[in-house]
Amino acid sequence: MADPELVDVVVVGLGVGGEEVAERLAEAGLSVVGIERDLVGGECPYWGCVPTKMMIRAANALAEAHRVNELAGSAQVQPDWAPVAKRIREEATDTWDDKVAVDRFTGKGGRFVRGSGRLDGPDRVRVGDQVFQARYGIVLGTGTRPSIPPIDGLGDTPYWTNHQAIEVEELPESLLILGGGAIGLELAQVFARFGVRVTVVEAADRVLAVEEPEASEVAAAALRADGVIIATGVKAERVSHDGQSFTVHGGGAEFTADRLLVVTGRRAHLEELGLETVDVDASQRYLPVDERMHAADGIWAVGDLTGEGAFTHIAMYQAAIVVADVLDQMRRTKGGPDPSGTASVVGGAAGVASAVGGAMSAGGATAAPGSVPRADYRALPRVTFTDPEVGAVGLTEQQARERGINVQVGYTDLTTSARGWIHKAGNAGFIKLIVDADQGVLIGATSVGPAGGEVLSGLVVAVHAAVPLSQLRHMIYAYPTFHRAIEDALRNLK
Ligand SMILES: Cc1cc2nc3c(=O)[nH]c(=O)nc-3n(C[C@H](O)[C@H](O)[C@H](O)COP(=O)(O)OP(=O)(O)OC[C@H]3O[C@@H](n4cnc5c(N)ncnc54)[C@H](O)[C@@H]3O)c2cc1C
Ligand SMILES: NC(=O)c1ccc[n+]([C@@H]2O[C@H](COP(=O)([O-])OP(=O)(O)OC[C@H]3O[C@@H](n4cnc5c(N)ncnc54)[C@H](O)[C@@H]3O)[C@@H](O)[C@H]2O)c1
Repeated sequence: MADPELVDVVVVGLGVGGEEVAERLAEAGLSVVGIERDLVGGECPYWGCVPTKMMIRAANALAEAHRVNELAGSAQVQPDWAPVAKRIREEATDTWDDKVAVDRFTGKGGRFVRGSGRLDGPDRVRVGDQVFQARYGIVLGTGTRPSIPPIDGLGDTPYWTNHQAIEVEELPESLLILGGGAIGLELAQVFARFGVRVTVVEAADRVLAVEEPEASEVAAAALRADGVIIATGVKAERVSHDGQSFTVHGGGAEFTADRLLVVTGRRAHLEELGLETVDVDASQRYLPVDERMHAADGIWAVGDLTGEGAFTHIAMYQAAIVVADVLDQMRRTKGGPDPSGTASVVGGAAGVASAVGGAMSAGGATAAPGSVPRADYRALPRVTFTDPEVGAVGLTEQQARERGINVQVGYTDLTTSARGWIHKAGNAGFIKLIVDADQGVLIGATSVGPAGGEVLSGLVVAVHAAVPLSQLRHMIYAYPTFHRAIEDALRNLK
C-alpha cells in the first residue's frame, strides 16, 4: 500500500453538493481531491431534476396544445417521444458522459479520481489502493440511491428505477408506478401525456402525502384528468413478471402493465463510508450534521446524505456553508490563503452539470472572516413540477398544529381569482397560508397552480424574513397576476 498523499481537502461524491464544494475550494487555491464513482454532477443533471424537467416541458406543451380546443380554435397533436429522448441524450447528459464536468473541475486546479471513496480514520480517505490524507478536512457528499421496498418477488423482476425511466428511448404501452411521491407524480403525468396507460400505486392514503391534503387532491385530480389511474392506500404485497408484463398484488387487487417503475423514496448508504473509523454510527438513516454541516471533527457533509431535504437547492445551500466554513477554519486555526479569494463558480461550459452549478452558485455564501452562515431550514421551499405545479414552503398546517403553535389558516381557490378565471383551461390551484398568530408572521404556505412554483417565491421571502402580516396586507399585488391571490388568502385568514 502506497504512503498517504497529503492534500488540503478530500471530497467524496461529486454530486450537486460535492461538486460545488470541490470546485469552489479548488478555485480558492486549495489542493482538492474529488472522488466520484459514477458521473460528476450526480443524480440531478443525469437522472433527476434536469432531464425530468425537459420531459415535463415537452409534456406540458402537448397539454397546452390540447387547450387550444377550449380557447382558440382546434389543434391536433401527435405526441412523439423521439425529440424528448434526443434532447435528454444530447443536450442534458452528453449521452451520460461527464467529461465536461470533470474538465471543469480539473480546469480549476482540482484533482479528479474515479472510484469509491471510504473514510480510513479521521483525516484519511481510501480509494482503491490510494490513500489521501486531508490537511484541513474531508467533505462527504455521497447522496442517496433508490430505496427498494422488501416486497415479495420484486427483486427478481426487471423493474425500473428513475435511471431506466429517464434513459427510455421507446415508451411502453402501459406503466405501473410504485410510489406517488414527487418522482412518481411528475413521471406519471409526463408518460400519460405521451399516451402511456399509467397506474400509480401508493401505500399512503393520498399522493404527495408530505404536502397539504388540498395539494394532494388537486394533483390527483389533474393526473386523473390526464388518464392516470391512482390507487391509494394500497401496500404492494407481491410482484411478479412473466417475461412480458408485471403484476403487482396488494390490498386484494391486482395491477398489470408492461413496465414497473419503483419510486418509493431514497436511502443514504452510510454503511459504505467507513464511518466506524471516525466513531460515527453508520446504522442511522442519514448523516446528522450541525448548522455548519459538521458531521464529526474535520468531516463535513452536504446534500441528500444529511437528510435535511432531498433537493438540489438544499445541496447547493449547504455547499456554500461548507466552503465558507472550511476556508474560515483553515484561516483561523492553521493559517492559509485569504478566504476573500473565494470566487463563485460561473456556469458556462457546455453540459448540464454546469447549468446546475452556474445557476445555483449565484446566491452562495461567501467566506468573509467570522461570518460563516449557519444553516436555517425554516423557509425550505419545494416544488413538485406537475401541471398544476405544487409549491410549498415552511410548515404545513398539520406540522404547525403538532408543534402547538397558535395557527391561523388562509385559503383561496385560484379559479375564483381574476387571473384564474381569465386563464380558464388548466387553472386549477389554490393558495394556503399558515400563520403563527402569536408572532403575526407566515410560517408556511402552499401555492398550487399553473405557475405555482414561481408564485411561491414571494411566500418564501415572507417566511424567510418573517415579514409581519400587517406589511403583507398593505403591499400592492399586481393585477391580474396569479400571485395576487395571496392577498385574497390573507383576507381569509381565520
Ligand atoms: C427523478 C428525480 C427528480 C428530481 N427533481 C428534482 C427537482 O426538480 N428539484 C430539486 O431540487 N431536486 C430534485 N431531485 C433531487 C436532486 O436530484 C438531489 O437532491 C440532488 O441530486 C442531491 O445532490 P447530492 O450531491 O446530495 O447527491 P447526488 O446527486 O446523489 O450525488 C452523490 C454522488 O456521490 C457519488 N458517490 C456515492 N458514494 C460514493 C463513494 N463512496 N465514493 C465516490 N462517489 C460516491 C454518487 O455516484 C453520486 O454521483 C430529483 C431527484 C430525482 C431522482
Ligand atoms: N421537484 C422536485 O423537487 C423533486 C422531484 C422528484 C424528486 N425529488 C426529491 O427526491 C426525493 C425522492 O422522491 P420519491 O418520489 O422517490 O420519494 P417520496 O418520499 O417523495 O415518495 C415516495 C412515495 O412512495 C410511497 N411508498 C413507499 N413505499 C411504498 C410501497 N411499498 N408501496 C407503495 N408506495 C410506497 C410513499 O408513501 C411515498 O408517497 C423526494 O423526496 C424529493 O425530495 C424532488
